[in-house]
Amino acid sequence: MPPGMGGGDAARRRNTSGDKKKEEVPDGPVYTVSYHTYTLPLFRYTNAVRSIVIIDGLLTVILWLCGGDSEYFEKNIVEFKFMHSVFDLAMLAILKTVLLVVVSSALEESAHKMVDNPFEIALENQVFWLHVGMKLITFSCLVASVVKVGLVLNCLLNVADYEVMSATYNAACISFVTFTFIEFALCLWSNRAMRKLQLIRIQHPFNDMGQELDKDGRVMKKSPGILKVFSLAKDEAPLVTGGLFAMLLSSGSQVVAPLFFGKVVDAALDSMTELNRTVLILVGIYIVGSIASMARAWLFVLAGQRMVARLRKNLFASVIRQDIAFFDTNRTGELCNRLASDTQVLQNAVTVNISMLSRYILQIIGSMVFMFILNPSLTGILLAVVPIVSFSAVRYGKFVQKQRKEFQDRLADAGTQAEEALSSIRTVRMFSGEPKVKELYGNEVDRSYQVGKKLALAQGTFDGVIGVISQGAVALVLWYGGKLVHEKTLSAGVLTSFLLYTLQVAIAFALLSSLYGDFMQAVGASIRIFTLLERRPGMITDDGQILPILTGEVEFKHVRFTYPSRPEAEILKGVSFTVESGEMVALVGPSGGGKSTIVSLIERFYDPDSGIIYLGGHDIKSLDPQWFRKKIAMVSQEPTLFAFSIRENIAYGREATEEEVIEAAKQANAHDFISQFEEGYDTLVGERGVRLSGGQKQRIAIARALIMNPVLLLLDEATSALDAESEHLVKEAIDRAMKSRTVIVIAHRLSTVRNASKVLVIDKGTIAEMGTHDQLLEQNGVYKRLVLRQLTAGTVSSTAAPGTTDVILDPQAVSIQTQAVVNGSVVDV
Ligand SMILES: Nc1ncnc2c1ncn2[C@@H]1O[C@H](COP(=O)(O)OP(=O)(O)OP(=O)(O)O)[C@@H](O)[C@H]1O
Repeated sequence: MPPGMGGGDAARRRNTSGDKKKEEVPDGPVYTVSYHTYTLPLFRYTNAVRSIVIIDGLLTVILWLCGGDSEYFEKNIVEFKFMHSVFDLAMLAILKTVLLVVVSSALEESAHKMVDNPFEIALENQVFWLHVGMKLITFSCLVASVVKVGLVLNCLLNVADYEVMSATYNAACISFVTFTFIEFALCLWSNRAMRKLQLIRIQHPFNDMGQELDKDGRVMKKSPGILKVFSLAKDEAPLVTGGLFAMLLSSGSQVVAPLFFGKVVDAALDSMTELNRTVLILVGIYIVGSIASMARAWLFVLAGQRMVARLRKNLFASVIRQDIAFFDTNRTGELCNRLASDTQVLQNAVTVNISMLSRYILQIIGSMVFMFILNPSLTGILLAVVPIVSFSAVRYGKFVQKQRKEFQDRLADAGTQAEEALSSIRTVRMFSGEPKVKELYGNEVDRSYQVGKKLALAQGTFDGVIGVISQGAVALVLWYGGKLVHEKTLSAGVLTSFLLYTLQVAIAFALLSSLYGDFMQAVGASIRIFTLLERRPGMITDDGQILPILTGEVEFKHVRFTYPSRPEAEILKGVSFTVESGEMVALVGPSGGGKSTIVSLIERFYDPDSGIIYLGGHDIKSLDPQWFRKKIAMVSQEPTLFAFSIRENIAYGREATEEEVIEAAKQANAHDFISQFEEGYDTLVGERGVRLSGGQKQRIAIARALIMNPVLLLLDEATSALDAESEHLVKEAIDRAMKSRTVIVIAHRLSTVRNASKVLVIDKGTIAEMGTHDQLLEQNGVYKRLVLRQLTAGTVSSTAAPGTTDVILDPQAVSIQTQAVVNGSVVDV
């Protein structure tokens, strides 16, 4: 996991010693401990503060809610009286809870950052003000509550006609003062507590892949909890807090509305003035509720959009920094899927779903409280039904969730198939592969449809069962309530309110159960996302020396290498060679011998298993990879261009002026054809450069390499024949590019090997022969056989110098002849 990730419970940092240590496990695999991070104990100061303050907030609100009678909201809110209501304390408790939770979390995070950045003044100031903030919040709440309780006490003792508050209100006053006192005392202790906390971070070892290891060095199997998912939205805390406030208000209005609905019914039976008054209050509640709902939806959706935008950027950054070996084993389509759909699932979970969850829970609790106040016996009947609804909802929810996950997986498979077919559309078309890819994609879609069918049935059954149970509850309440109205022990208005509450609770329950599935889906998506986010590339990409000068000599010293994706086959078996500065060295050899692998190792796409590679006398592992890659350039047989303009493609490796771009294009024999395009250097080349010819693409790739002014040029000579004119222009450009720099070329042409200072024959992962073209011909070995095979294959280059025969050294040619012609003379094989 990268430093600083995880926050809160996982304030982490890399072990500054940075040492790699092999841990031997007697009966299991050996893992390399790459770095350590820290986590915090569960029982700690900040968690204590958070728990106490949440209990305090909940208790005050519950005591306030329990103290009302049927005139509850009118007396408490509409006609609020300081000495007779604790509505103010309840609101203060909510505000205090939110503030202290946010401030204490921020304090803990900043205090931990201070350990890693001990000299950062801004951080120190931030921590100071957060300490002050905690003390100020609790102190002002303490003052406010003591004043209130003091005044109430004074009334109780000295005012004769003071109407005593209900017992629960008194309890709310006492509990609020006591808790606030404890919280204030705790906050006074915050400085010492933070210092202690900084010392007791627990060390955890991690391996190269970002997996946590246990004390025996084994990978610990962990799935991210829902809390870790929410930690993704940490930066959106202000927006989410605002949204939660708006949600409290909108849920509150939804909870009290049915009460006034009932009152309207009763008022209609009473008098017109009463009816007008009650309807007005109801309209007021609806207006406040609607505005709050609007704010809630806006804030939550905004927070979600912000989070997902950041998450996508972080995830892409994490994927793009992985080593090339990672891309050998992970399919592009799958990675794109993570970026697009998994992040979307998480966006909903941490914002919209959490808003819905808290809304429904509040709605259920609030409605239940009001129902209890309205009629305890009717509520009792409903409470008996609730466990049945919850049980069935959870059971069915799990089943539906399983089906949904399988459906998502099948859909992702289909997406991968489509992506692969579309990205290789030319190959598909060339081999008339349309029916084949259609069938493959169709099969995947069919598989997802089969799961989709089951999902539809499961979802339908789920909705039906929940519907039957909740509507059954409504019918039961209607029957029993009707009986009470008939017996004149209940008013029609109260029954109306009660029925509306029952419906509200039933609907909230049904929707709540569907949320369970969404959260489980989010946990699944988050496992995949966190694995990617926390995956540390084997190669550290922002580490290493940057030197004032780097020369182009290359040395391989006993290099052995195996591709991580094919651990059973060693590809390079102890390769050693040197290339002097300014030399042109040709790599030749049979197909699969390891030529491209050598080039990939120089580019540091992979690190050797053993041995050292030097560039300019420095181990390339000691150089900053970003910097050193700018010092070398590669022109491959089939260069990939980006779907940008020609100018942007040429200047891809570095910022360049218009003149530099044109100069590079001229050097690469590309300026003339570019100028002939209507839009010149602004011409868009299409996906992977499809709008250009092979020769044009190669020349732009050469210009792209030249603009970097590399000390080392790596070339993979084209084997495919271009037309004569184009090939001549490419060859001329390459020859110019080779001048005055070190060049390593995977050679396919006789003319190239003839001009090379040294030819390395790579066969089966070793250097079979080494020397100049003439020396190697005399050796009568692999090289000579290779050359002669080629001559008989008869691929004669159109760019051969007059009087000579240039050939393409195709290592795949199979016919072996005993005699062949080299420059007009017959040579024995
Ligand atoms: N990314 C990879 N993952 C696993 N194995 C690989 C990978 N790339 C190449 N190989 C294997 O490594 C061996 C050497 O391949 P390499 O491409 O270096 O040969 P080459 O000499 O350049 O061949 P050619 O002349 O055909 O390009 C081959 O057996 C090949 O299958």
